[in-house]
Amino acid sequence: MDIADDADRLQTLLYSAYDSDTVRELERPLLDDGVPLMRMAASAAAHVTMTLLDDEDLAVEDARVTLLVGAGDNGGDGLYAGAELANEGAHVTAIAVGRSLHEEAFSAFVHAGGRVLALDPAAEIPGCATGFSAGEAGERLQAAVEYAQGSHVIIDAMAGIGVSGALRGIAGTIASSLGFDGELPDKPALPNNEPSSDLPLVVAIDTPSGVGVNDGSLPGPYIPADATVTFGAMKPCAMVPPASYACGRLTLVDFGFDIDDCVPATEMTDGDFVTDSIRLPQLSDGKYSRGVVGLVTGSARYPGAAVLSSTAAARTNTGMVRYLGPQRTQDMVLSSLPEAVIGKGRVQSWVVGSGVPTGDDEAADADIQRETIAALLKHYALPQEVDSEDGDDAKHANALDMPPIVVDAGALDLLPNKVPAQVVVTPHVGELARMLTRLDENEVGVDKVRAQPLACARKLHELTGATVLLKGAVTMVVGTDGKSNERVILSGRAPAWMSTAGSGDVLAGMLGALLAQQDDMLAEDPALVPEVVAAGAYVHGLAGAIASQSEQRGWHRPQIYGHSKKQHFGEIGHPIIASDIICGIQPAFLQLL
Ligand SMILES: NC(=O)C1=CN([C@@H]2O[C@H](COP(=O)(O)OP(=O)(O)OC[C@H]3O[C@@H](n4cnc5c(N)ncnc54)[C@H](O)[C@@H]3O)[C@@H](O)[C@H]2O)[C@@H](O)CC1
Ligand SMILES: Nc1ncnc2c1ncn2[C@@H]1O[C@H](COP(=O)(O)OP(=O)(O)O)[C@@H](O)[C@H]1O
Repeated sequence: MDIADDADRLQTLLYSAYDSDTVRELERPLLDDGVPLMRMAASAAAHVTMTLLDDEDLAVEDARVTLLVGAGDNGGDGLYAGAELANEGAHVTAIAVGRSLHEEAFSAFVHAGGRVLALDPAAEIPGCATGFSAGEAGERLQAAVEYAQGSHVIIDAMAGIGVSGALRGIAGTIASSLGFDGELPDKPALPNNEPSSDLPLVVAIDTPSGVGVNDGSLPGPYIPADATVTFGAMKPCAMVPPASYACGRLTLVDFGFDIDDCVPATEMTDGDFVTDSIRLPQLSDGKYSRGVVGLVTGSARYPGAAVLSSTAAARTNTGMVRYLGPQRTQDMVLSSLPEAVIGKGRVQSWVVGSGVPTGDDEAADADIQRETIAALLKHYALPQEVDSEDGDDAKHANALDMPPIVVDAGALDLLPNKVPAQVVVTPHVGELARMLTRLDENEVGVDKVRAQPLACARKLHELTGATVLLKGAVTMVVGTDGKSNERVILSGRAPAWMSTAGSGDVLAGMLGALLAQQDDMLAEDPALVPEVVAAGAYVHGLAGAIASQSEQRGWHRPQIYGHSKKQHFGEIGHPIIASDIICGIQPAFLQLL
């Protein structure tokens, strides 16, 4: 297909991920037509490896390459890639972690001069010793790990989309010896996903072996990659943390999949997507039609959040901000934002809870903000047993007619059990763990949410019906597509400098503003809520990137193999405070519009 005619499809491929079943369906017609996908995949992987070697000033003829190879097609890709590297003069040794190897790829590899070491005594691999003792098996495993550690490059082709659960057996032991077991490496967030200069460099074939391909989890042992070469389309693990952090730089090999009728499992926001959520002012506009945001934020205990959330809302393209709170926070809001209007009135969206004590806080009992929020949230409660499509029930209809509301921080424990989709909850991992524990009646720890953030965000959406925005370096939004299906949209624009006190208060205000300016559109189609909310996370991230002058971000789009220019090394930037993010909002709009 011609790239110029194919630009939209490529753009979709760069920002969408498809689950493994969908990828298998997409590759089927091509395989039936005899397209040599495995050879194409392997050739790209070999080329990416050579580019990495070149970046390290290592001649391919001097390179020691360890291939970790499984028995499936992922191993086949690895062996063909190893054969290409061996043909270029590299010293390539394949460590077979399974009992067999992809037959044709194995013979191509051996033909090119590659060597094979089998680790499983029960392996049946032509020319390889088998039936060795348990003691020798242990020695071979130890030797394989040492050999891999001493190589220049490890190509990880143990398992790709065919993995089931955590890596077990020899593959699991190799991965935990060379990599990590379920937890993330502790390393600084650098711009542009620069590969570490530590050797060996790791190139993952299709996916790092052992990551949760469809949910981005880290169920057990895996080896973090410096580069992942992925085939046909991205799988969710290339986008969804924590697995996405284990992929390093992504290269996508375009096989020409026909994705027209395919629903992505996850989508990533980009600047173009975001502009659809920004309402441009119209000639006929007045302040009310541009959107009024009502905020019940800040408290006697945490007054600063009132200023941050209301100022951020006011700066995010809205007509007016109304603020409700105790005298002290009112005074503070007015002195920073004289444009704010104090007291009740009509609003097109609400923002509640930022800087308000939680129920566990000793300041909670007497807190007037909690009382106001609790009374407001009662209007959003749906009857528990009624299907949310049923419009007959008066309470149900009333809840559906309420304006969109952002429920943050101290208001999260006041959320009714069942709410409509225009209720947007914005927990961080700790808050999500507490919400799930309360609603699911099972203890859910923060570690579980860290290991399986998407699954946990999905669970909260499923339990409550709310649109869930889970904050982090990659912010995840789980909502509805309006046809009773789930929609997952991610934003990976934020630099890690944004993990600073008050940054979430700024986000809550910005979300309220974007929801208020789109209230007509959202009333017609509540399925747009996740889009607007993900756009809010993106603008927040972009504002922080501008404020910190940082090119670091939570996610980098892949390079399309054969089409992309070499990436440049960006700036790490500098620390910021939450108020700086607010200063970045105007330049962010300038950049987007
Ligand atoms: N998507 C595409 O368009 C293409 C896919 N191809 C490759 O084919 C791969 C899929 O191949 P397969 O379906 O053969 O599957 P894989 O090769 O990804 O995985 C199966 C292998 O992993 C082992 N395994 C599975 N779960 C395990 C666990 N928990 N612990 C230890 N070992 C485990 C199995 O024993 C088997 O050896 C893709 O990832 C990709 O690399 C390419 O050949 C070309 C085209
Ligand atoms: N490592 C990170 N990289 C980028 N952004 C981050 C990171 N950690 C947190 N953030 C962002 O910073 C904000 C923090 O919000 P929150 O935890 O509610 O802080 P606070 O309650 O102090 O306002 C969120 O928008 C989150 O997405």
